[in-house]
Formats: sequence, C-alpha cells, structure tokens
Amino acid sequence: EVSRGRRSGNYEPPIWNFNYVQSSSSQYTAGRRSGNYEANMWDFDYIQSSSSQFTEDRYLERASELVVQVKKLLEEELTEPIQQLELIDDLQNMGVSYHFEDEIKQILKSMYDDRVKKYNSKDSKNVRDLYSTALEFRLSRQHGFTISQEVFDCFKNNKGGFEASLAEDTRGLLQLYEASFMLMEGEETLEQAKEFATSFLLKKLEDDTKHGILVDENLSLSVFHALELPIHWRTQRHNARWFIDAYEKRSNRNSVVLELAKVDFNIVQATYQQEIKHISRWWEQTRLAEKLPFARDRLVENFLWTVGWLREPQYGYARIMCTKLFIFITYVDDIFDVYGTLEELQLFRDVIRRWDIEAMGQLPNYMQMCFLAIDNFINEMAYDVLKEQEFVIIPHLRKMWADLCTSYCQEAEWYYNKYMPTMDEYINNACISISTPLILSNTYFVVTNPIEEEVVQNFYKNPDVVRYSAMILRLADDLGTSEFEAERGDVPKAIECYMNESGASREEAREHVKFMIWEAWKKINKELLSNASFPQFFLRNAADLGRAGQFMYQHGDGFGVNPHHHKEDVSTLFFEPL
Ligand SMILES: CC1(C)[C@@H]2CC[C@@]1(C)[C@@H](OP(=O)([O-])OP(=O)([O-])[O-])C2
Ligand SMILES: [Mg+2]
Ligand SMILES: [Mg+2]
Ligand SMILES: [Mg+2]
Repeated sequence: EVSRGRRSGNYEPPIWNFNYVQSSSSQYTAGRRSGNYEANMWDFDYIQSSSSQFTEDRYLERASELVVQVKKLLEEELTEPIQQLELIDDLQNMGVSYHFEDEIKQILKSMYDDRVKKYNSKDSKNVRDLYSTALEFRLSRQHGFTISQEVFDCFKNNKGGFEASLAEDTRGLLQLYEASFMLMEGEETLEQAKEFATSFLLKKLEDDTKHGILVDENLSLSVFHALELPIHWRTQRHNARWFIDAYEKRSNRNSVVLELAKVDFNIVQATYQQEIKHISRWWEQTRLAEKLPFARDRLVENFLWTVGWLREPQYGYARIMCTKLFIFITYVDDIFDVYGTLEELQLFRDVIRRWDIEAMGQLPNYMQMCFLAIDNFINEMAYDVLKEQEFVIIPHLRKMWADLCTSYCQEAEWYYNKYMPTMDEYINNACISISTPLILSNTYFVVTNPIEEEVVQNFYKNPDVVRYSAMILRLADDLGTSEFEAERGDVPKAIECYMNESGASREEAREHVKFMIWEAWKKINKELLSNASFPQFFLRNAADLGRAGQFMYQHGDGFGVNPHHHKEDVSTLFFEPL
C-alpha cells in the first residue's frame, strides 16, 4: 500500500501499549468494587454521579477532612486579604480549587465590592504594593469580575510609563507579568505591563545565571516557569504536579494544604487510570490501530488532551467520550493528511456529508472501517444523551463531522494542486480543520443536562469564542507540527502562508504566529468576561482547549512525532502516585 505513492507519517508505535495500561494499578483505587467496572459503570448517569466510586474510602475520608480544614483556613483563619488571595492562587495551581468554588467566588466578590466602594468614595488613592494589586487583578478577572486596568495607574510615572523603581520588586513584577495576560483589546496599560515586566524578569534570570547566586531559588524557578508560559495560558491539571513540587519547597507552605494537594492528586490519578484502562479495552477491540497502521495510535496522549479541559473527577464519562472523539479525529486527519489519494478523500467527504451508510461499498476498506467505527461512536453518544434527556443530537454530530471532513478535503485539494492559500483563506478553513467546533460541541453534549436548543443553534453562527479558541489551538499546532508536516508533504500551514505573503523568514513568520496567538487571547479574554450566548463552563472549555494546544506543542510536536516530550507528564498524571 505504502509503495503505491502513498505518503507515510512514520509515526512511532505507542509508548503506552495495551498491556502496560492494563497492568497499571494504584493503591488509591477501590479494590472491592474493581470487578464491576465493565458493568454499566461508564454510561452517562452512573459516571456523572461521582468518580469516587473508584477510590478507597480511607483516602476519600482523609481528603474530606482536609477539605474542611482548608475551608476553615480560607474563610476564618486567614485575616489578611493578601493571604486569602495567595491561598486561592495556590489551590488553583495545584488543581484542588474545585473543592472551594463557592468560597473562592464569595471572597473575590467581597474584595471586588470593597474596591468599588473605595473607588467611588474618592478615598485617597489606596496605593497598595504591586504584588497584591496584580494578584487580585488577575484572580478577579479570571473569576469574571471586570476590574479595570486603571488599578495599575498608581504605579506609573508622570510620563505614563511604569516606575523604574519597580525593577527591584521581582515578586511584584512576576505578578504584574501574570496579570498582563488577562488583557483585552485596547488595554494599553496591560500591553505596557507585559513588556515592562518581561524585560526586567528576563534581566533577573540573566543576572541569576551570570552570578550563579540565587537569592531566592523558588522565586527564580517561578520566574523561569512563567516566562515559558504564563499561568493564564496553562491548563490546571497538566501543571498541578509542577506547582505541588514548587509549593513543597516553600518555607511558608501550609502542611494541611500540601497534604490535601497530594492526596487529591493521587485520587484523581486513580480515577483517570480506571478511565484509561476502560478506553484501552474498547480501543483494542476495534482493531483500528491494526487496520490503519499509518495513523497516530496515541490513546494515552489523546486522554492527556482531554484532561486539559475536563479535569474534575466527576467528568469521567465526558473524558471517555472525548478521548474516543480525539482518537477518531486524529485517524481521519491522518487519512486526509497522509494516506488517502485525492479521489478517495473526495469520495469519503461526500459519503460523510450525506452520512450515506449504503454507499459504504464505494469506499476502500480502511475508510469503511473508519466510517463505521465513527458511526458506532456517534450513535453510542447520541443514545446515551437520548436515554438521559430525550434530546436528539445525531444531526448535529453528523453536521460537525461533515464540516470537519469538508475542511480536511479543502486542504488536501490545495496540497494535491500545489496551491498556496492566502493567510485569510488558510485561517478561515483551518479554524474548522483544527477540529475545535467538533470538540467543543461534543463536549457540550456530554456534560450538559439539560441541553438547550438555543445554545446548540449558537454553534452554527460561527461564534467568536469558538473561532478564537480554534485560532489558538491551530496556531500552537502549526508552530509545533508544520515543519515535519512540510517534510512529509501536507498543505502549507500558517507559517508557510505568512512567509509566502510577506517574504518573511521562517523565524520571523514564527514570531508573527506567536503574535497572532497573543492577539487571539485578547479576544478570548473578552469572551470569557462578556459572552452571554454560552454557559460559563463552555467558555472555560474553549479557553482550556487552546491552552491544551499550547501545552501539547510547547516543545514541538509533543503528540505525533515526539510523544516522548510528555512521557514524564503522562507518568506523573496517570501512573505514578505522588
Ligand atoms: C486533534 C488535533 C489537535 C487536530 C487533529 C489531530 C490533532 C492532534 C492535531 O494533529 P495535526 O496533524 O497537527 O493536525 P493538522 O495540522 O493536520 O490540522 C490537529
Ligand atoms: Mg495532520
Ligand atoms: Mg490535517
Ligand atoms: Mg499540524
């Protein structure tokens, strides 16, 4: 088959194979109930209840005790607002804030109301230190409070720039840097803040490296980590382990908070592990990896994608279904990008557009296998939803798949016809081919009860929140994968389109794509604060899907060509307890 002029992705076999996954275990997994995992444990209603049915009671009990103690700490024992803000930030970064959502919202709301009162009372400007102002700004915006960038005006000189004396305040500069990523279009102070803080933080790292003296090693590590990716661009679960390790090194760490972070990390890991084992058994029996060996067989890495936006334990069913979705998207993407002839691809697109099961016979066997497996999958999802809430999602699932394959086929036709699309032509198609509309709509269907028809109709209005989420994932993907794709043979991607249009070098084009990601985040930040057409959880998923792309491709193609980039992440998240 490959000899018939078909391209190959030369993708390595999976690092985590079936036997490894099935042999994994965790002391946190409930032994007595392990036998009935294959019963109806995985359908929508059962799994939605709570994934704690997988966990040993003694660990659940300890975690519950610790949650009560941390709530008391957060609401009663911490007397200074800055202490509460620091603990909120630590709980979020270590992945345990989902236990304290109401308390966190209440604390941030009362701080926001106080600030508005003070501002309206024209009190003398309550000039606070940069550190606490920036931390409160970021957390408030993150939780939907439209705090103004003007809170930073008191740190500017009479020329409108930030005071040079702030350069000595590394902790404050780090928080100013983190806060600046919450910006929306037109917020010049935050644009300035990002440039100002970045320049001094980079200088701080250079000085540390040059002189070899780390005044505060933890602070230097935090600065380095932030300059790699700011907190606002990081997915919580993927980064929890780093923050727990960093918290443990701190002299001011709270032992109760640390113990909760560790025991919760291990409970969630045990839950994820059971889900991966279940999906792995399903994947093995499809035999698609055997039948379509040219495609990326990345079951565990596809699960790693889904914990980027479906992190809380109770979303087990959704993680299972979205991992299956990601597997099929990857396989269809590789059919269009790597293996199919143009004639086969156009036929496949037309059959998918009509969802014409009867026309299956016209397809080559590898496409028949893929189409029928996807048909089984969307019927399974649609039946689960219909059983739960009498809402028929089949037409929407088929439409989203048809749109995806149409965009894939457009890319294939550009490739085979050696056509170089303009940047606009490429981006308008690539915001669909990156599969974000399909992923976000499917996620909505598997986590929402009741599904609202009005929200579903909003999917079809090419909403900005979906477009800019797709833009971030698409551009992160192109930064990570397009050089290898160009070598193998694929449609020109954002970098190549920009080089062609502007005459820029590859490095200049890469910098421009990074700038486009920065611009897309301004749009998403506005959507997160003001979009009323979609539920908050949908908006969070949209932002997190972009973040998952920035995580996955941070060091190149960490999914297809170089899954070893995330070998450590997979081990610590799914297989090795803290
Ligand atoms: C789910 C995905 C994020 C989307 C389809 C498979 C992916 C893992 C990625 O793969 P890639 O081959 O880089 O996509 P594209 O560049 O061919 O669009 C793009
Ligand atoms: Mg591809
Ligand atoms: Mg593709
Ligand atoms: Mg790619």
